[in-house]
Amino acid sequence: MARKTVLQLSGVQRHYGQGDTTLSILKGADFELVRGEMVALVAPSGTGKSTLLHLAGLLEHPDDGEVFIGGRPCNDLSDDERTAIRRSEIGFVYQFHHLLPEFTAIENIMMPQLIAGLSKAEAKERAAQLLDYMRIGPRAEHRPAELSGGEQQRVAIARAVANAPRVLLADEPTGNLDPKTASYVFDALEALVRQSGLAALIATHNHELAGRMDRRVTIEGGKVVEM
Ligand SMILES: Nc1ncnc2c1ncn2[C@@H]1O[C@H](COP(=O)(O)OP(=O)(O)OP(=O)(O)O)[C@@H](O)[C@H]1O
Repeated sequence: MARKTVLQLSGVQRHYGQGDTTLSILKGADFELVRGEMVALVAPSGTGKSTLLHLAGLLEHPDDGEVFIGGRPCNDLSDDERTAIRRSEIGFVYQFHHLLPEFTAIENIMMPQLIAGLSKAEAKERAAQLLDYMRIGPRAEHRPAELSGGEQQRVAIARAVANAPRVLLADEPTGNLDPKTASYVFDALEALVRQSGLAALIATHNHELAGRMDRRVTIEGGKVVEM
């Protein structure tokens, strides 16, 4: 597979005002993620992992620097354009699943596809494939409350990739699970990334899972550095 950069952060700065003082979280951070790659983001609490993921996912604007998705600079795009890129090219997984409680597993995975304009039949077929792929096919008609924590996270991962994004951003996706379940969920996530050529940036405090990824980076002095 040709080496293709899907996400790039260049000289990214992010500061938060706190009363009279300014908290500088990112101070010229550079980072690159290529297709097919899984990178662990491992850094102490409060150093800016979520901030970095929000910037990469176009949920926030950097104070300086640029974020490129698929080679396209995104800072100066309109909110509508950023939302369109976020919906079609970026998938998010959080520590808590954030599935819609009143919908079944398969409906939750269909939802982003219906928003993207697919027909109900197409969305359902893809959702069923993803559920099988995540080895939860038999749970398709269950609501989130009827699923275990590991199953809920596998549905959340399936939902995040339903529109075949280029980039998967995950913020502690297994942080809420016991070690055995975390490992099982990670197996499914890894298989999905390897099979689809997706690229993933995964914030985690779990060193065992971080060790299974292609690279590990941390945040030091407001910059992204290899570990
Ligand atoms: N909107 C905001 N306004 C002010 N300060 C903020 C804001 N968002 C984040 N911060 C601060 O920026 C720092 C980095 O936050 P961030 O959530 O990115 O850390 P993190 O590395 O993801 O931490 P954790 O591992 O605990 O989730 C923290 O000190 C936080 O308090």
